[in-house]
Amino acid sequence: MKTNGMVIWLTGLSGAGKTTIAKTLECLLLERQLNVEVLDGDIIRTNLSKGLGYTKEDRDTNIRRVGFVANLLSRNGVIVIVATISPHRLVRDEMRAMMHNFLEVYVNAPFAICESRDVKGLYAAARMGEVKEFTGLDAPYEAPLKPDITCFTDQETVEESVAKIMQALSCASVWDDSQLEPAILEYHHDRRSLPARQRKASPTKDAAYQHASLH
Ligand SMILES: Nc1ncnc2c1ncn2[C@@H]1O[C@H](COP(=O)(O)OS(=O)(=O)O)[C@@H](OP(=O)(O)O)[C@H]1O
Ligand SMILES: Nc1ncnc2c1ncn2[C@@H]1O[C@H](COP(=O)(O)OP(=O)(O)O)[C@@H](O)[C@H]1O
Repeated sequence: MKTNGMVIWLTGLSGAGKTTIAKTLECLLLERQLNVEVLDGDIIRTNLSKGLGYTKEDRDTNIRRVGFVANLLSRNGVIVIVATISPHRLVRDEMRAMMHNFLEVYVNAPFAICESRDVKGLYAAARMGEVKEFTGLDAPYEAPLKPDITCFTDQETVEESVAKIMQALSCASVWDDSQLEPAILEYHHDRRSLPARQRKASPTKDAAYQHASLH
């Protein structure tokens, strides 16, 4: 299906849920035969950004590289899902400024929750001093001030978090909505009782849409 390209930029602490949301969202979009690519921090760092570390300078270089690729893909009609910590506000804002269609998604979970998840054992290693400059511990994370969407992953299911993003994409007409299955909007808590057409007809009532700054 032909789509308007865009960049969905997931930012948040390690373990906040970026990869989980990115992969789930990717599956939903692929099922609908949309052009989609995921640029995940862990994978990017094994090839495109191989050799970079976690100093402020290296992280910013990493993010600018990811942004460069995301921009190339999105301007050719691909829906790009970026999943990187991207801890620095100024660089995220720089990315927004250079993209045509950009949606900043704050994958928000408190540090303590991320540490308790410790998906890769990095928090424990960082506490023991084996991993240096760990985000949220001895390296900063600057939370977005006005994200387009916030996913509170300590309070929402993965499906609820992903549905917020799907709703914003739908409202932004990233695809031809006539081909969109109403069922994918059913997770959206506030408007669950409305038929899909009605939801589309009154997008300004949608919190995700109100925050969306797609242009
Ligand atoms: N010091 C330190 N701080 C944070 N994260 C670390 C660190 N060392 C390794 N890792 C692993 O690297 C992943 C983050 O890479 P990113 O490219 O997303 O980071 S950044 O945006 O450049 O800050 C991150 O992946 P996620 O846990 O998926 O976020 C970690 O697995
Ligand atoms: N709403 C949610 N969205 C995303 N992940 C969630 C959510 N609720 C719980 N989780 C869990 O949090 C963990 C997040 O890990 P991961 O996606 O690897 O984080 P990150 O990529 O940000 O490091 C997973 O175990 C996932 O199942």
